[in-house]
Amino acid sequence: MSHSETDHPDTVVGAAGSGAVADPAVRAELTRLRESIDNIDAAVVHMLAERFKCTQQVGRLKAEHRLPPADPEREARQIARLRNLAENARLDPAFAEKLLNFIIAEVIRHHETIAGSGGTGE
Ligand SMILES: O=C(O)C(=O)C[C@]1(C(=O)O)C=C[C@@H](O)C=C1
Repeated sequence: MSHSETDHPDTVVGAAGSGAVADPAVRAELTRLRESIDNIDAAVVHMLAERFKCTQQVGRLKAEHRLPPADPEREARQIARLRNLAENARLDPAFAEKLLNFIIAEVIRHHETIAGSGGTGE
């Protein structure tokens, strides 16, 4: 796709639906909010990276001791806890549950890979 003048963020023409914001105060507010969103997204990435470092160690431990990759009882406790935290934080508990399940599914996939490689994770 080629870049025309109407694609430029400062362009006034065709603001609706183009992503362009004409009002400087609105643009400043949008930029301020987006900077916070970028910081939060960075924090999420760093927190997830730390979480996966922990779960990789759990995966090695489980593989070494011939434990199953998944622990549904632990997951049920985590989901109940996270739904409660979400409610208190005014976050949709169903979304919190979906997110946790998404992450755990990836962790279990990693655990299976580690177990399949002889428990070393190498
Ligand atoms: O706690 C464990 O046993 C893990 O393997 C970690 C974890 C998780 O990511 O929180 C992943 C898989 C299990 O089913 C439960 C929890």
